[in-house]
Amino acid sequence: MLQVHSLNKNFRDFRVLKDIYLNAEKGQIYGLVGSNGCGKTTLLKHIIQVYRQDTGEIYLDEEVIDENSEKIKSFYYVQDDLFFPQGSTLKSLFDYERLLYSDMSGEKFSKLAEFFNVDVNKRLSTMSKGQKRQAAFVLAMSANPKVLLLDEIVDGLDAVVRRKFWNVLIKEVMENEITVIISSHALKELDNICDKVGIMHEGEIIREEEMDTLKEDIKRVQFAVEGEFQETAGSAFTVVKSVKIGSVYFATLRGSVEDFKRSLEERYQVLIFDELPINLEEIFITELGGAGYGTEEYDAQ
Ligand SMILES: Nc1ncnc2c1ncn2[C@@H]1O[C@H](COP(=O)(O)OP(=O)(O)OP(=O)(O)O)[C@@H](O)[C@H]1O
Repeated sequence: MLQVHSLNKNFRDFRVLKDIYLNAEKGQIYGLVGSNGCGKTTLLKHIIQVYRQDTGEIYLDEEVIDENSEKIKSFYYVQDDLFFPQGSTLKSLFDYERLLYSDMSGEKFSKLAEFFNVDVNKRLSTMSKGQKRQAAFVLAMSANPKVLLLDEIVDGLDAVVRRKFWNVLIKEVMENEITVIISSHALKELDNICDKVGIMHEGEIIREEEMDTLKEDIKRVQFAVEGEFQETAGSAFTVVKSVKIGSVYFATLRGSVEDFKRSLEERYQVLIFDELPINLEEIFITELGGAGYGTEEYDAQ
């Protein structure tokens, strides 16, 4: 299990990470999601030991991880802004990284390069953004890491390649019990992929939860009633947000849908009532809205 325990970091007088706790299990895909500039990349760079925290610890299987740990050699980080040495090709990087990672597999490298149709002898500097990301991913998976940190990895990938990417990732995680932490804004895709989610805002993980538990907590409903609906709170539910489109209301709730429906029926004649599937994007907006993020309305006048 990978754990971050009470981690704090200041860049001069800017408190970028505030008492971070993160827990990711073996064989788990952990989605690290959050507002722009909230500290996701900075947190990943602490886990991989690019940055040193002011206070707090990082553990893998209860062993403290620092830049001298033997276990850090089984961590692999694919960064957001990819950098490759001048003149390098994927093959030359593979030959170099073979010296750093003891489990680097030539067989997996060839198989994945072929699967993603990456030319291993082409200079990386001449590749497109999406091709570079695929090349970086091929290299990362070939290293057979125990902990894989992926920062905005699907950014710039077309829909077909994204699907291939998720496919490989899921199979590799299942087969080799890798712990994956993936920072991304692609919430619709993470929704289908992640076992657990950490929602970050302004340097804090404001919520960490198994995906299934998150989805039990927040609900979406659509309904239509005779007359104008007025928001109300009940003892077993809270209406987080409601909007009216045509004659139908869409509401996000916390708590019991049944109690909300009962409270509607007590006050109105209910014409339509349906519970809708909830997705990570909706949960994200609700949780960050609760933290006061993105709640303001734009007035064009
Ligand atoms: N080396 C640094 N020195 C000072 N401030 C930094 C440094 N690196 C990052 N920051 C600041 O720390 C904050 C967090 O940045 P970070 O890149 O971790 O955010 P992020 O969550 O990955 O954002 P995004 O989703 O926009 O990529 C930002 O305000 C950024 O300006």
